[in-house]
Amino acid sequence: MNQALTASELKYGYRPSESIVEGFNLNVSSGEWLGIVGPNGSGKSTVLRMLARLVTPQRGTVSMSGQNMANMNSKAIARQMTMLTQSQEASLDITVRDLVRRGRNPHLKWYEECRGKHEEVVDWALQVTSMRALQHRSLLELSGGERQRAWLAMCMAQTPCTLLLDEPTTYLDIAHQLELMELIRLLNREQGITVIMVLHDLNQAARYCDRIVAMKQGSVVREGKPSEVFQVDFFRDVFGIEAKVHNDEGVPVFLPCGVVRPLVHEGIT
Ligand SMILES: Nc1ncnc2c1ncn2[C@@H]1O[C@H](COP(=O)(O)OP(=O)(O)OP(=O)(O)O)[C@@H](O)[C@H]1O
Repeated sequence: MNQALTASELKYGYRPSESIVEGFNLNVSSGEWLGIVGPNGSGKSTVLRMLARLVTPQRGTVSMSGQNMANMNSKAIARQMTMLTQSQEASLDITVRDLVRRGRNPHLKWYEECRGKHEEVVDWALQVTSMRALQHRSLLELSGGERQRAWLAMCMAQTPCTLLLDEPTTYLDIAHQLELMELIRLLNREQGITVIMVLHDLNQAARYCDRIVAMKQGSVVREGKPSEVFQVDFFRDVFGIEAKVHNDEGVPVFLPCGVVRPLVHEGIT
């Protein structure tokens, strides 16, 4: 299978002497759905930002379809890759359709307007995300779940090969979480979009992802199919919790039972 994205030996720190991510390697195949999991502060979002070239690795390289992203211009990257985060700009007073049109910018020349075939792509993006009925509403008039779908529609209008998502379901209720996950599954399975998603809900990760990469303190500590990764010792070693793991028709389902050692704030015991 073709490699959609390859990261080798990534390093990043926000301050000169620190290393938040160190020796990070990743290969993602075209059409794969990869989940990145790990405790708070383990570097998941930092990795995602390096994959999207929102921050530049201090060491190592990220390649997209075999091309070093450091040598690509931003528009070329945006034609192939897009990122949805947990809380997009909430105070934007524009219609859903105008937001989705922005997704066409990487495909337009500086003098071109979003018309003709570009408007057809906008229609398609609204259709596939079930946002047609809301296209003339302002973003300010949408619920959290609808707004997240509107941003996803904008991402789709970019017609990306790869979709990066950073905890996209954080502020959604359980029904809207599942709705978004099902929609992403549809885009992954039917449009062949490669999905790389950071998520905290490990049961959802187990249910939807083809492969899991688990991070701890800036490095990959486990990697494999959900059923290979989500085992009792994983929850103990990576999250410091005792858990029971059940098998639901091949999908691991975990039940947290307690912390191995109490999580205390630094200096407080
Ligand atoms: N802009 C920043 N400036 C300084 N330090 C940062 C910045 N962003 C993140 N950090 C630090 O880098 C570390 C890793 O953060 P990151 O957001 O990548 O972790 P994460 O695994 O995504 O965490 P979470 O699960 O809590 O979202 C944390 O200790 C965090 O405090």
